[in-house]
Amino acid sequence: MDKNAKIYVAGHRGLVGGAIVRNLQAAGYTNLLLRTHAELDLTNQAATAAFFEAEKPDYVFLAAAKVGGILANNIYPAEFIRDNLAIQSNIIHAAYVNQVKRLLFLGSSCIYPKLAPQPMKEEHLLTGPLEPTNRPYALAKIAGVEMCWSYNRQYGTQYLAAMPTNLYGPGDNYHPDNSHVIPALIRKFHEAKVANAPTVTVWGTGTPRREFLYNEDMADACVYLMNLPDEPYTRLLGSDESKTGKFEPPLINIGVGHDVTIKELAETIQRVVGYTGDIVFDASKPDGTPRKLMDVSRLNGIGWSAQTAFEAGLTSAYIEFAAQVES
Ligand SMILES: NC(=O)C1=CN([C@@H]2O[C@H](COP(=O)(O)OP(=O)(O)OC[C@H]3O[C@@H](n4cnc5c(N)ncnc54)[C@H](OP(=O)(O)O)[C@@H]3O)[C@@H](O)[C@H]2O)C=CC1
Ligand SMILES: C[C@H]1O[C@H](OP(=O)(O)OP(=O)(O)OC[C@H]2O[C@@H](n3cnc4c(=O)[nH]c(N)nc43)[C@H](O)[C@@H]2O)[C@@H](O)[C@@H](O)C1=O
Repeated sequence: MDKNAKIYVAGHRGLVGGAIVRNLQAAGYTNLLLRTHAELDLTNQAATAAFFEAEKPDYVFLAAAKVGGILANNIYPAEFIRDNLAIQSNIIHAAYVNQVKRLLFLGSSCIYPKLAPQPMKEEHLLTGPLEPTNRPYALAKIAGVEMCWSYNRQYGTQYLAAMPTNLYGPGDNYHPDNSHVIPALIRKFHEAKVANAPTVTVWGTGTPRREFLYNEDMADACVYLMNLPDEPYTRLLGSDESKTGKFEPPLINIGVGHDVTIKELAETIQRVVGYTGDIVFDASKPDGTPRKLMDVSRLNGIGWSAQTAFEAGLTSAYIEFAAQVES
Protein backbone atom coordinates (compact mmCIF):
# COMPACT_ATOMS: atom_id res chain seq x y z
CA MET A 1 0.00 0.00 0.00
CA ASP A 2 1.31 3.48 -0.85
CA LYS A 3 1.55 5.72 2.21
CA ASN A 4 -1.15 7.98 0.74
CA ALA A 5 -3.49 5.15 -0.37
CA LYS A 6 -7.08 5.55 0.80
CA ILE A 7 -7.61 2.87 3.43
CA TYR A 8 -11.01 2.13 4.96
CA VAL A 9 -10.88 0.49 8.39
CA ALA A 10 -14.42 -0.71 9.08
CA GLY A 11 -14.92 -1.04 12.86
CA HIS A 12 -12.06 1.35 13.72
CA ARG A 13 -13.18 1.82 17.35
CA GLY A 14 -13.16 -1.91 18.11
CA LEU A 15 -10.48 -4.10 19.69
CA VAL A 16 -8.97 -5.02 16.31
CA GLY A 17 -9.96 -1.99 14.20
CA GLY A 18 -8.48 0.38 16.78
CA ALA A 19 -5.20 -1.54 16.75
CA ILE A 20 -5.13 -1.56 12.92
CA VAL A 21 -5.54 2.25 12.91
CA ARG A 22 -2.69 2.65 15.43
CA ASN A 23 -0.49 0.31 13.39
CA LEU A 24 -1.19 2.16 10.12
CA GLN A 25 -0.66 5.58 11.67
CA ALA A 26 2.63 4.50 13.24
CA ALA A 27 3.76 3.27 9.80
CA GLY A 28 2.99 6.68 8.24
CA TYR A 29 -0.31 6.00 6.45
CA THR A 30 -2.11 9.34 6.29
CA ASN A 31 -5.28 8.76 4.29
CA LEU A 32 -7.45 6.65 6.59
CA LEU A 33 -11.18 6.50 6.06
CA LEU A 34 -13.07 5.99 9.32
CA ARG A 35 -16.77 6.01 10.25
CA THR A 36 -18.40 5.12 13.55
CA HIS A 37 -21.44 2.87 13.70
CA ALA A 38 -23.57 5.97 14.42
CA GLU A 39 -22.20 7.71 11.29
CA LEU A 40 -22.59 4.70 8.99
CA ASP A 41 -24.69 1.65 9.83
CA LEU A 42 -23.05 -1.06 7.76
CA THR A 43 -26.15 -3.26 7.94
CA ASN A 44 -27.80 -0.60 5.76
CA GLN A 45 -27.10 -1.64 2.18
CA ALA A 46 -27.98 1.69 0.55
CA ALA A 47 -25.93 3.74 3.02
CA THR A 48 -22.92 1.42 2.63
CA ALA A 49 -23.17 1.53 -1.18
CA ALA A 50 -23.41 5.36 -1.14
CA PHE A 51 -20.40 5.62 1.17
CA PHE A 52 -18.21 3.47 -1.10
CA GLU A 53 -19.43 5.31 -4.21
CA ALA A 54 -18.55 8.68 -2.65
CA GLU A 55 -15.23 7.70 -1.04
CA LYS A 56 -13.78 5.03 -3.39
CA PRO A 57 -11.30 3.44 -0.96
CA ASP A 58 -8.26 1.59 -2.35
CA TYR A 59 -8.02 -0.95 0.48
CA VAL A 60 -10.51 -2.25 3.04
CA PHE A 61 -9.93 -3.88 6.44
CA LEU A 62 -13.28 -5.46 7.32
CA ALA A 63 -13.10 -5.45 11.14
CA ALA A 64 -16.70 -4.34 11.82
CA ALA A 65 -18.91 -7.09 13.17
CA LYS A 66 -21.31 -8.09 15.89
CA VAL A 67 -18.89 -9.68 18.37
CA GLY A 68 -19.19 -11.24 21.82
CA GLY A 69 -18.28 -14.11 24.10
CA ILE A 70 -19.88 -17.50 24.60
CA LEU A 71 -22.91 -16.18 26.52
CA ALA A 72 -23.66 -13.25 24.18
CA ASN A 73 -23.57 -15.64 21.21
CA ASN A 74 -26.10 -17.84 23.00
CA ILE A 75 -28.44 -15.01 24.05
CA TYR A 76 -28.45 -12.99 20.80
CA PRO A 77 -28.11 -15.62 18.02
CA ALA A 78 -30.42 -13.76 15.63
CA GLU A 79 -28.37 -10.57 15.87
CA PHE A 80 -25.10 -12.47 15.45
CA ILE A 81 -26.19 -14.09 12.19
CA ARG A 82 -28.21 -11.18 10.80
CA ASP A 83 -25.82 -8.28 11.50
CA ASN A 84 -22.72 -10.18 10.41
CA LEU A 85 -24.25 -11.45 7.17
CA ALA A 86 -25.50 -7.95 6.37
CA ILE A 87 -22.29 -6.04 7.25
CA GLN A 88 -19.95 -8.34 5.32
CA SER A 89 -22.28 -8.75 2.36
CA ASN A 90 -22.79 -5.00 1.98
CA ILE A 91 -19.08 -4.21 2.26
CA ILE A 92 -17.81 -7.01 0.02
CA HIS A 93 -20.24 -6.15 -2.74
CA ALA A 94 -19.64 -2.38 -2.49
CA ALA A 95 -15.89 -3.03 -2.57
CA TYR A 96 -16.29 -4.98 -5.82
CA VAL A 97 -18.54 -2.33 -7.43
CA ASN A 98 -16.03 0.40 -6.55
CA GLN A 99 -12.91 -1.53 -7.57
CA VAL A 100 -11.24 -1.81 -4.20
CA LYS A 101 -7.74 -3.25 -4.81
CA ARG A 102 -7.57 -5.56 -1.81
CA LEU A 103 -9.95 -6.42 1.03
CA LEU A 104 -9.17 -8.31 4.23
CA PHE A 105 -12.23 -9.98 5.76
CA LEU A 106 -11.91 -10.97 9.42
CA GLY A 107 -13.58 -14.21 10.45
CA SER A 108 -12.89 -16.33 13.51
CA SER A 109 -11.42 -19.68 14.55
CA CYS A 110 -14.99 -20.79 15.38
CA ILE A 111 -15.58 -21.41 11.64
CA TYR A 112 -13.87 -24.79 12.11
CA PRO A 113 -15.75 -27.91 13.24
CA LYS A 114 -16.25 -28.35 16.99
CA LEU A 115 -14.13 -31.51 16.95
CA ALA A 116 -11.68 -30.55 14.20
CA PRO A 117 -8.25 -32.23 14.36
CA GLN A 118 -5.78 -30.13 16.38
CA PRO A 119 -4.10 -27.90 15.42
CA MET A 120 -6.76 -26.76 12.96
CA LYS A 121 -5.59 -26.28 9.39
CA GLU A 122 -7.33 -24.10 6.79
CA GLU A 123 -8.30 -27.30 4.94
CA HIS A 124 -10.44 -28.41 7.91
CA LEU A 125 -13.15 -25.87 7.01
CA LEU A 126 -16.54 -27.54 6.42
CA THR A 127 -15.38 -31.00 7.43
CA GLY A 128 -17.73 -31.49 10.41
CA PRO A 129 -20.50 -30.08 12.63
CA LEU A 130 -19.97 -26.69 14.29
CA GLU A 131 -19.97 -25.79 18.02
CA PRO A 132 -23.65 -25.02 18.85
CA THR A 133 -22.91 -22.05 21.19
CA ASN A 134 -21.66 -19.97 18.26
CA ARG A 135 -23.05 -21.66 15.13
CA PRO A 136 -25.03 -18.58 13.89
CA TYR A 137 -21.91 -16.38 14.11
CA ALA A 138 -19.70 -19.11 12.63
CA LEU A 139 -22.06 -19.66 9.70
CA ALA A 140 -22.09 -15.93 8.94
CA LYS A 141 -18.27 -15.93 8.94
CA ILE A 142 -18.16 -19.04 6.72
CA ALA A 143 -20.51 -17.25 4.31
CA GLY A 144 -18.05 -14.33 4.32
CA VAL A 145 -15.19 -16.66 3.34
CA GLU A 146 -17.31 -18.18 0.57
CA MET A 147 -18.30 -14.71 -0.63
CA CYS A 148 -14.66 -13.56 -0.85
CA TRP A 149 -13.85 -16.76 -2.77
CA SER A 150 -16.82 -16.41 -5.12
CA TYR A 151 -16.01 -12.77 -5.93
CA ASN A 152 -12.37 -13.67 -6.54
CA ARG A 153 -13.42 -16.44 -8.94
CA GLN A 154 -16.15 -14.59 -10.82
CA TYR A 155 -14.81 -11.03 -10.79
CA GLY A 156 -11.06 -11.44 -10.31
CA THR A 157 -11.06 -9.51 -7.02
CA GLN A 158 -8.28 -9.92 -4.44
CA TYR A 159 -10.17 -10.62 -1.23
CA LEU A 160 -8.52 -12.54 1.55
CA ALA A 161 -10.21 -14.01 4.65
CA ALA A 162 -8.14 -14.01 7.83
CA MET A 163 -9.29 -16.22 10.71
CA PRO A 164 -8.01 -14.95 14.06
CA THR A 165 -7.92 -17.03 17.19
CA ASN A 166 -9.39 -15.51 20.42
CA LEU A 167 -8.08 -11.95 20.85
CA TYR A 168 -7.45 -9.62 23.79
CA GLY A 169 -5.70 -6.36 24.60
CA PRO A 170 -6.20 -2.65 25.17
CA GLY A 171 -9.58 -1.42 23.92
CA ASP A 172 -11.39 -4.69 24.70
CA ASN A 173 -15.03 -4.98 25.76
CA TYR A 174 -15.08 -5.54 29.55
CA HIS A 175 -18.82 -6.14 29.88
CA PRO A 176 -19.34 -8.61 32.77
CA ASP A 177 -21.56 -11.03 30.79
CA ASN A 178 -21.23 -10.30 27.05
CA SER A 179 -17.44 -10.15 26.79
CA HIS A 180 -14.85 -12.83 26.00
CA VAL A 181 -13.08 -14.73 28.74
CA ILE A 182 -9.95 -12.56 29.14
CA PRO A 183 -11.66 -9.19 29.63
CA ALA A 184 -14.34 -10.87 31.78
CA LEU A 185 -11.74 -12.43 34.08
CA ILE A 186 -9.65 -9.24 34.26
CA ARG A 187 -12.77 -7.47 35.49
CA LYS A 188 -13.79 -10.25 37.90
CA PHE A 189 -10.33 -10.57 39.51
CA HIS A 190 -9.87 -6.80 39.75
CA GLU A 191 -13.28 -6.27 41.36
CA ALA A 192 -12.67 -9.17 43.78
CA LYS A 193 -9.28 -7.71 44.73
CA VAL A 194 -10.78 -4.27 45.38
CA ALA A 195 -13.69 -5.74 47.39
CA ASN A 196 -11.45 -8.23 49.22
CA ALA A 197 -13.86 -10.98 48.09
CA PRO A 198 -12.89 -14.56 49.12
CA THR A 199 -13.58 -16.20 45.71
CA VAL A 200 -13.82 -15.52 41.98
CA THR A 201 -16.19 -17.63 39.88
CA VAL A 202 -14.93 -18.84 36.50
CA TRP A 203 -17.47 -20.28 34.05
CA GLY A 204 -17.41 -23.90 32.95
CA THR A 205 -15.13 -26.70 34.11
CA GLY A 206 -11.80 -24.96 33.47
CA THR A 207 -10.73 -27.77 31.10
CA PRO A 208 -11.40 -26.21 27.65
CA ARG A 209 -8.27 -25.01 25.89
CA ARG A 210 -7.98 -21.66 24.12
CA GLU A 211 -5.28 -19.87 22.12
CA PHE A 212 -4.93 -16.11 22.65
CA LEU A 213 -3.42 -13.42 20.43
CA TYR A 214 -2.69 -9.83 21.50
CA ASN A 215 -4.65 -7.30 19.46
CA GLU A 216 -1.60 -5.23 18.44
CA ASP A 217 -0.04 -8.42 17.01
CA MET A 218 -3.30 -9.17 15.23
CA ALA A 219 -3.26 -5.69 13.67
CA ASP A 220 0.35 -6.17 12.63
CA ALA A 221 -0.57 -9.44 10.89
CA CYS A 222 -3.46 -7.74 9.07
CA VAL A 223 -1.28 -4.89 7.77
CA TYR A 224 1.46 -7.39 6.86
CA LEU A 225 -1.01 -9.45 4.80
CA MET A 226 -2.41 -6.39 3.04
CA ASN A 227 1.13 -5.30 2.12
CA LEU A 228 2.31 -8.65 0.75
CA PRO A 229 3.75 -8.50 -2.75
CA ASP A 230 1.59 -10.10 -5.49
CA GLU A 231 3.55 -13.28 -4.91
CA PRO A 232 2.76 -14.70 -2.31
CA TYR A 233 -0.50 -12.67 -1.89
CA THR A 234 -2.23 -14.10 -4.95
CA ARG A 235 -1.25 -17.61 -3.88
CA LEU A 236 -3.40 -17.10 -0.75
CA LEU A 237 -6.48 -16.10 -2.75
CA GLY A 238 -7.76 -19.60 -3.37
CA SER A 239 -8.15 -21.57 -6.55
CA ASP A 240 -11.16 -22.21 -8.77
CA GLU A 241 -12.38 -25.61 -7.58
CA SER A 242 -14.23 -26.24 -10.85
CA LYS A 243 -10.85 -26.13 -12.63
CA THR A 244 -8.45 -27.56 -10.04
CA GLY A 245 -10.79 -29.95 -8.21
CA LYS A 246 -9.23 -28.67 -4.99
CA PHE A 247 -11.02 -27.11 -1.99
CA GLU A 248 -8.82 -24.02 -1.57
CA PRO A 249 -10.71 -20.98 -0.23
CA PRO A 250 -8.81 -17.68 0.26
CA LEU A 251 -8.18 -18.45 3.90
CA ILE A 252 -5.39 -17.88 6.40
CA ASN A 253 -5.26 -18.63 10.13
CA ILE A 254 -3.89 -15.99 12.50
CA GLY A 255 -2.72 -17.15 15.89
CA VAL A 256 0.25 -17.97 18.07
CA GLY A 257 0.27 -21.75 17.69
CA HIS A 258 -0.06 -22.73 21.37
CA ASP A 259 -2.89 -22.75 23.89
CA VAL A 260 -3.71 -22.95 27.61
CA THR A 261 -6.58 -24.38 29.66
CA ILE A 262 -9.14 -21.93 31.06
CA LYS A 263 -7.90 -22.96 34.53
CA GLU A 264 -4.33 -22.01 33.60
CA LEU A 265 -5.61 -18.75 32.09
CA ALA A 266 -7.54 -17.90 35.26
CA GLU A 267 -4.46 -18.57 37.42
CA THR A 268 -2.32 -16.36 35.17
CA ILE A 269 -4.81 -13.48 35.32
CA GLN A 270 -5.10 -13.95 39.08
CA ARG A 271 -1.32 -13.49 39.30
CA VAL A 272 -1.25 -10.49 36.95
CA VAL A 273 -4.03 -8.75 38.89
CA GLY A 274 -2.55 -9.68 42.26
CA TYR A 275 -5.67 -11.34 43.69
CA THR A 276 -5.02 -13.66 46.66
CA GLY A 277 -8.44 -15.36 47.11
CA ASP A 278 -9.64 -18.66 45.60
CA ILE A 279 -10.94 -19.64 42.17
CA VAL A 280 -14.17 -21.64 41.91
CA PHE A 281 -15.61 -23.14 38.73
CA ASP A 282 -19.30 -22.91 37.81
CA ALA A 283 -19.90 -26.03 35.72
CA SER A 284 -23.50 -24.97 35.02
CA LYS A 285 -22.07 -22.44 32.51
CA PRO A 286 -21.12 -23.69 29.01
CA ASP A 287 -17.58 -24.81 28.17
CA GLY A 288 -18.08 -24.38 24.43
CA THR A 289 -15.54 -25.95 22.07
CA PRO A 290 -13.16 -28.27 23.97
CA ARG A 291 -10.17 -27.00 22.02
CA LYS A 292 -9.48 -24.69 19.06
CA LEU A 293 -5.79 -24.40 18.42
CA MET A 294 -4.80 -22.84 15.11
CA ASP A 295 -2.25 -24.34 12.76
CA VAL A 296 -0.33 -21.19 11.80
CA SER A 297 2.17 -22.74 9.42
CA ARG A 298 0.67 -20.95 6.40
CA LEU A 299 1.10 -17.59 8.18
CA ASN A 300 4.59 -18.43 9.47
CA GLY A 301 5.49 -19.61 5.98
CA ILE A 302 4.95 -16.13 4.54
CA GLY A 303 7.17 -14.61 7.19
CA TRP A 304 4.91 -13.45 10.04
CA SER A 305 4.75 -14.61 13.64
CA ALA A 306 3.36 -13.09 16.85
CA GLN A 307 5.76 -11.12 19.06
CA THR A 308 3.97 -10.40 22.35
CA ALA A 309 4.56 -12.77 25.27
CA PHE A 310 1.27 -13.82 26.87
CA GLU A 311 1.86 -12.48 30.40
CA ALA A 312 3.22 -9.18 29.02
CA GLY A 313 0.09 -8.77 26.86
CA LEU A 314 -2.19 -9.58 29.81
CA THR A 315 -0.32 -7.05 31.95
CA SER A 316 -0.82 -4.28 29.32
CA ALA A 317 -4.51 -5.14 29.08
CA TYR A 318 -4.87 -5.07 32.87
CA ILE A 319 -3.05 -1.73 33.19
CA GLU A 320 -5.44 -0.25 30.62
CA PHE A 321 -8.51 -1.70 32.36
CA ALA A 322 -7.40 -0.48 35.80
CA ALA A 323 -6.77 3.03 34.42
CA GLN A 324 -10.26 3.00 32.86
CA VAL A 325 -12.07 2.09 36.07
CA GLU A 326 -10.04 4.52 38.15
CA SER A 327 -10.67 7.51 35.86
N1 LIG B 1 -12.45 -10.25 19.83
C1 LIG B 1 -12.12 -11.49 19.52
O1 LIG B 1 -11.72 -12.28 20.39
C2 LIG B 1 -12.24 -11.97 18.12
C3 LIG B 1 -12.67 -11.17 17.08
N2 LIG B 1 -12.75 -11.69 15.81
C4 LIG B 1 -13.20 -10.88 14.68
O2 LIG B 1 -12.39 -9.72 14.54
C5 LIG B 1 -13.19 -8.64 14.06
C6 LIG B 1 -13.08 -7.46 15.02
O3 LIG B 1 -13.57 -7.85 16.30
P1 LIG B 1 -13.41 -6.91 17.58
O4 LIG B 1 -12.51 -5.79 17.26
O5 LIG B 1 -13.10 -7.81 18.71
O6 LIG B 1 -14.89 -6.38 17.75
P2 LIG B 1 -15.41 -5.10 18.58
O7 LIG B 1 -16.75 -5.47 19.10
O8 LIG B 1 -14.37 -4.65 19.52
O9 LIG B 1 -15.57 -3.99 17.46
C7 LIG B 1 -16.51 -4.13 16.45
C8 LIG B 1 -16.60 -2.84 15.67
O10 LIG B 1 -17.61 -3.01 14.68
C9 LIG B 1 -18.38 -1.85 14.62
N3 LIG B 1 -19.76 -2.21 14.22
C10 LIG B 1 -20.53 -3.20 14.73
N4 LIG B 1 -21.73 -3.21 14.11
C11 LIG B 1 -21.69 -2.21 13.19
C12 LIG B 1 -22.62 -1.70 12.24
N5 LIG B 1 -23.84 -2.24 12.10
N6 LIG B 1 -22.27 -0.64 11.49
C13 LIG B 1 -21.04 -0.07 11.64
N7 LIG B 1 -20.11 -0.51 12.50
C14 LIG B 1 -20.44 -1.56 13.27
C15 LIG B 1 -18.37 -1.22 16.00
O11 LIG B 1 -18.51 0.17 15.83
P3 LIG B 1 -18.76 1.24 17.01
O12 LIG B 1 -17.57 1.13 17.92
O13 LIG B 1 -18.85 2.55 16.34
O14 LIG B 1 -20.01 0.76 17.69
C16 LIG B 1 -16.97 -1.62 16.48
O15 LIG B 1 -16.04 -0.62 16.17
C17 LIG B 1 -14.61 -9.16 13.92
O16 LIG B 1 -14.82 -9.57 12.59
C18 LIG B 1 -14.62 -10.36 14.83
O17 LIG B 1 -15.58 -11.30 14.40
C19 LIG B 1 -12.39 -12.97 15.54
C20 LIG B 1 -11.94 -13.81 16.51
C21 LIG B 1 -11.83 -13.37 17.87
C1 LIG C 1 -13.56 -15.60 19.89
C2 LIG C 1 -14.62 -16.61 20.08
O1 LIG C 1 -15.33 -16.32 21.26
C3 LIG C 1 -16.45 -17.15 21.61
O2 LIG C 1 -16.10 -18.45 21.80
P1 LIG C 1 -15.29 -18.92 23.08
O3 LIG C 1 -13.89 -19.16 22.74
O4 LIG C 1 -15.99 -20.07 23.71
O5 LIG C 1 -15.34 -17.60 23.96
P2 LIG C 1 -15.26 -17.01 25.39
O6 LIG C 1 -14.05 -16.17 25.43
O7 LIG C 1 -16.53 -16.35 25.75
O8 LIG C 1 -15.08 -18.27 26.38
C4 LIG C 1 -13.94 -19.10 26.38
C5 LIG C 1 -14.00 -20.10 27.50
O9 LIG C 1 -13.84 -19.38 28.74
C6 LIG C 1 -14.83 -19.79 29.67
N1 LIG C 1 -15.06 -18.72 30.65
C7 LIG C 1 -14.76 -18.81 31.98
N2 LIG C 1 -15.15 -17.73 32.64
C8 LIG C 1 -15.68 -16.89 31.69
C9 LIG C 1 -16.25 -15.59 31.78
O10 LIG C 1 -16.37 -14.97 32.86
N3 LIG C 1 -16.67 -15.03 30.60
C10 LIG C 1 -16.57 -15.68 29.40
N4 LIG C 1 -16.99 -15.06 28.28
N5 LIG C 1 -16.05 -16.94 29.31
C11 LIG C 1 -15.61 -17.52 30.43
C12 LIG C 1 -16.02 -20.12 28.79
O11 LIG C 1 -16.96 -20.91 29.49
C13 LIG C 1 -15.33 -20.84 27.63
O12 LIG C 1 -15.06 -22.17 27.98
C14 LIG C 1 -17.44 -17.06 20.52
O13 LIG C 1 -17.92 -15.79 20.47
C15 LIG C 1 -16.83 -17.45 19.20
O14 LIG C 1 -17.74 -17.22 18.23
C16 LIG C 1 -15.54 -16.74 18.92
O15 LIG C 1 -15.19 -16.39 17.82
